[in-house]
Amino acid sequence: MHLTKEEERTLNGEDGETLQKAMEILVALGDIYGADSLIPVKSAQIAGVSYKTIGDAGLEWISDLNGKVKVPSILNPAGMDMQRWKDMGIEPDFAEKQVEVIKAYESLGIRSMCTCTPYYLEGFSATYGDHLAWSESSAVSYANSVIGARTNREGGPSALSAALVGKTANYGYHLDENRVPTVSVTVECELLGSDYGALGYLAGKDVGNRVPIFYMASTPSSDNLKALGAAMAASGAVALYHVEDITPEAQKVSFANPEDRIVIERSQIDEVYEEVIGGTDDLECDIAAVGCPHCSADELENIARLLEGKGIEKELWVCTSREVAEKNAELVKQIEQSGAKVLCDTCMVVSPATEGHNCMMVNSGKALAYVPGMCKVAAKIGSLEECIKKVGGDN
Ligand SMILES: C[C@@](O)(CCOP(=O)(O)O)CC(=O)O
Ligand code: SF4
Repeated sequence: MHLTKEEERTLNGEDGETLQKAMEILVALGDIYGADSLIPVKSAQIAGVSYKTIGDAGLEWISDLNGKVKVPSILNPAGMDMQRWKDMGIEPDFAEKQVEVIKAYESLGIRSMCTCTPYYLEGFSATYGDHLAWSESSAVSYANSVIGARTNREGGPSALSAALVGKTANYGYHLDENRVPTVSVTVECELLGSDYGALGYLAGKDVGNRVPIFYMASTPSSDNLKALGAAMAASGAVALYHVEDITPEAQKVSFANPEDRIVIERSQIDEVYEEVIGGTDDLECDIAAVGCPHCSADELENIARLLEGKGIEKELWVCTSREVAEKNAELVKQIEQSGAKVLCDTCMVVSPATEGHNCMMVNSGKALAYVPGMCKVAAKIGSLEECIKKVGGDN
């Protein structure tokens, strides 16, 4: 890979040990994947924040770094709401470690907002063609597919390295040739709300790590696309997809119809709603959680409308970013009047607080795929209305 004189200097350690380590990671990735050079990135989103997922080894690695990031950088969800962790039943020992993790990232100049939907936040908006170094898989999918920006599915360390250097290696989804669809997915039935997550859960398994182009009868909203992409990145490894006539790249570039074809029928989507993943069919859901990926303002509005005049008897979590919650304080208040909890900085998957429940109802195909393995709680997908009903909100 070609490096400029300045980059060589960093690699030789002349800008300090942290930047040298970061450059080594970027160069190693570039060499493995055949990158020609490093390219500047507009922003970085760094996974590996929840103390539940990174543990002491991760905390130690971050704490050993010195220096400041060169581009706007933001964090993935942590293991708890940084303000309301006691309400979540988080142990003080865990909270202490989680605070240490956030402080270590902050000292590198990273904004301590913890979210998988950075694209809703001021200073993190991305536009068509921007090069980014994002790591949370649903954020990567949204950036590439819904926005038409360009990012690989970075790991925590490589996103952090890109943030410190301000650049990433030019390979993978940064290049036109890797953005061409290689498999088509035809969905002729009408889809609504959580159907997009269920579809993504199914399609991801077949698509694997290819780039699909969808031919759909329905017209998805950006929230529907967020759910579809998140689920495909979880049940498969899809980092970029197109939807004919809908997503920006499919509108600008005339892609040929790929030879490999998948057709998904309504009956297959219906079957996803029947399954209890990681448990037996008779398990009763004792918690419902929505906001995977983190809720948009529109989603909060919809939830508030559905909860109006209702009382939640079991647990209902609504996960979002702190900035979106603060900007929509009235909606948050309305949602919480029902007994539901609006939790920021965290989610049902990366927080230890959901462990111990029997079964979680979710409206997300991604949460359906991850909750059983990462929380040891069975999961079932339902519409938003069903999630609310399941926890007593039908009174
Ligand atoms: C499951 C996921 O959304 C959250 C866990 O991420 P982290 O490594 O704890 O930041 C990660 C991902 O899908 O990229
Ligand atoms: S809410 Fe979902 S998409 Fe966001 S970090 Fe948690 S698991 Fe990932």
